Amino acid sequence: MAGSGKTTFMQRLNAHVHTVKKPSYIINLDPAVTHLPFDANIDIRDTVNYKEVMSQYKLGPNGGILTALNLFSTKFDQVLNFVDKKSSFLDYVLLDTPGQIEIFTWSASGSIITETLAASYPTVVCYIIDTPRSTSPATFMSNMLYACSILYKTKLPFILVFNKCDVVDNQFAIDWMTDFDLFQKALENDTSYMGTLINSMCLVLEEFYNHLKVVGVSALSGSGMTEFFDAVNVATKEYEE
Ligand SMILES: Nc1nc2c(ncn2[C@@H]2O[C@H](COP(=O)(O)OP(=O)(O)OP(=O)(O)O)[C@@H](O)[C@H]2O)c(=O)[nH]1
Repeated sequence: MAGSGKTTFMQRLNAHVHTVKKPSYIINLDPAVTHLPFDANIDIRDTVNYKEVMSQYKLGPNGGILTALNLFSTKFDQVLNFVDKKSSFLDYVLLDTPGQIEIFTWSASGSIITETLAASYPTVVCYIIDTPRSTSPATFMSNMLYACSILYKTKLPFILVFNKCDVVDNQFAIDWMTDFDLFQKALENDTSYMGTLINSMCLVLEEFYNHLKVVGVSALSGSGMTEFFDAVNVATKEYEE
């Protein structure tokens, strides 16, 4: 979700793969980003100017991002050609998505891009969560439902990345995901209709939790990166199977 730290996490991944000398390729899919704190090998902004798209098609910012991505996805085979040429030298291809993630996950372009990649390479979805902003059961559950919808849409191995663990540790989230009673206890103070709804939903999500890998990281301090790459290895095996 917006502000969860996707770009900072990408920056951290980039720093990590350089440190451990794992050759990687970086693709930026956010046409509206103003500052990229890492060098992208392929940048959507070199192909489409989203402000021009907005004025040409008389769109607002979200429509501009959506259309820019749609235009870019028509050329995604060329992106794949670049990746194919380098693939024997690469350990990872890292893709950063637009801040408005729903534009990516619910658009044709998002499906085209993920399916094209997943048809050729082990592809893993990392869903970045703002841990300090998910400490209330309602925001936690919104995040889980969102993640659940992306998992079932992409049907790809999935890692829940609890970011900003330098501020709040993600143990509370692991407890809530593994112990239904603990989550219910946290919900006790919420007597609104929302509380009742969330209560029934957490039972439904049990099956979803079973399909996830969960890691706690700090994109800022770099903690949790080894665990993250371990989870990527497990997810890669899952993809192959
Ligand atoms: N304390 C802390 N702050 C972080 C961490 N990761 C990111 N931030 C901060 O969170 C804010 C948002 O980070 P971004 O990387 O821009 O988030 P984003 O998800 O890419 O944002 P959008 O693309 O605008 O949705 C920035 O102020 C970051 O410095 C972290 O691990 N710890």
